[in-house]
Amino acid sequence: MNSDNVLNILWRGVKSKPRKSLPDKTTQVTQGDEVFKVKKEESTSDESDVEEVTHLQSVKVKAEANPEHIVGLRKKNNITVKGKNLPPPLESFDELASVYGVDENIVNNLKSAGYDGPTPIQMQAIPALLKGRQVLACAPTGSGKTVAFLAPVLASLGKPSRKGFRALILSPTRELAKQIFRECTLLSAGTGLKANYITKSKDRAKQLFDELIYDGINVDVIHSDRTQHQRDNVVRAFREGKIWVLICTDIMGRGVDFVGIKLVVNYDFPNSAISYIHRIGRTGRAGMAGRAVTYFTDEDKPALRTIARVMKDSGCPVPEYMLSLKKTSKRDRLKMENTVPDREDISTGAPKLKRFKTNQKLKKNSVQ
Ligand SMILES: Nc1ncnc2c1ncn2[C@@H]1O[C@H](COP(=O)(O)OP(=O)(O)OP(=O)(O)O)[C@@H](O)[C@H]1O
Repeated sequence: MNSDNVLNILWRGVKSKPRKSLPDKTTQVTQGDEVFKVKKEESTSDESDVEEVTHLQSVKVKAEANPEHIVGLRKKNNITVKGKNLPPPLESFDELASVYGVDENIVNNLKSAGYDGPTPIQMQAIPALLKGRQVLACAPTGSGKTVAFLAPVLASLGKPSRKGFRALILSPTRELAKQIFRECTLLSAGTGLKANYITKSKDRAKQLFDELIYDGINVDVIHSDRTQHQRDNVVRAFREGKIWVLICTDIMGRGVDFVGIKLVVNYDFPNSAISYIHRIGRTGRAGMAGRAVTYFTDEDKPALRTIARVMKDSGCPVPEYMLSLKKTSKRDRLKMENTVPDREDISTGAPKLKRFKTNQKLKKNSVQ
């Protein structure tokens, strides 16, 4: 079933007023690499759908919110906001219940997931969403954006109901959808993971897998040619530490949360700064340390300057020559983002091992 079909089914029977354009009265807050846009509250009829969702609107707003304290709080947590009458940042998950009337169960679940307090994106996005505001938010990878939207969604759903679809979360891959579902049912952290190799295409992922498995490395791969069942098994084995090295493509890796990844290897050079940020964001999650290694060839030079700039801005030492490389035109950049460079196959000429033989070999290795 394609996405149009899914959306048609989900929208069946749903009345919606057409918007003439996307929210035009957004306010924007930027801080470092964070952007936070919140739609201004309006009383136009277009906003009636927003009002329906906000059964929490009547709850008391955080008492005596001292403006200086709020400004200081945002500054300390690197939160930048734009918009009028924004609720103050959440200082603890307890405030969800005491200030916003959120079900205590949700608060307890957050705590039992090991979350001591809200991350900066959660501090500001959660109260804004609970107040029924439309939010466009941006925060670094691994900073807890999933909880930032899930907690308000769960809170606004209140009690279970058989009234069909009441919330819709779109995700680019099944892996990410499952992860969001897992977080929905309170996820537990993964352990003992080593490395995440990212390639540009599934063919390259398969080739790299064939090479690494030949070296007896405890490795597996996810790409779109594998069945969903196989992909699920690989992800689970990686989370459980049974697989130490995971190979995936850009799209398969995006958004996937493996807490313990210490190293990301960009085996193929990312073709945009966004891709680079998403890839390296698989490590160093939830405040942990992580390293990323990026390989490049002469063919990657047009994109090198952009990535080097991102690295420099985030405080990494970068050789000067990379920053002074010729700037690529927007047209060429877009072209690069949409093409896979023709590279030599990844091969040392090793004979290909069949998967079942490989597994036997690994079993044997682990017994010894
Ligand atoms: N308040 C919190 N305290 C501690 N850990 C948290 C908190 N909220 C979320 N986490 C953990 O942080 C990790 C990253 O969260 P999440 O996957 O939501 O990040 P993200 O911002 O969506 O990342 P990406 O942009 O890469 O998809 C997860 O392991 C999650 O369980």
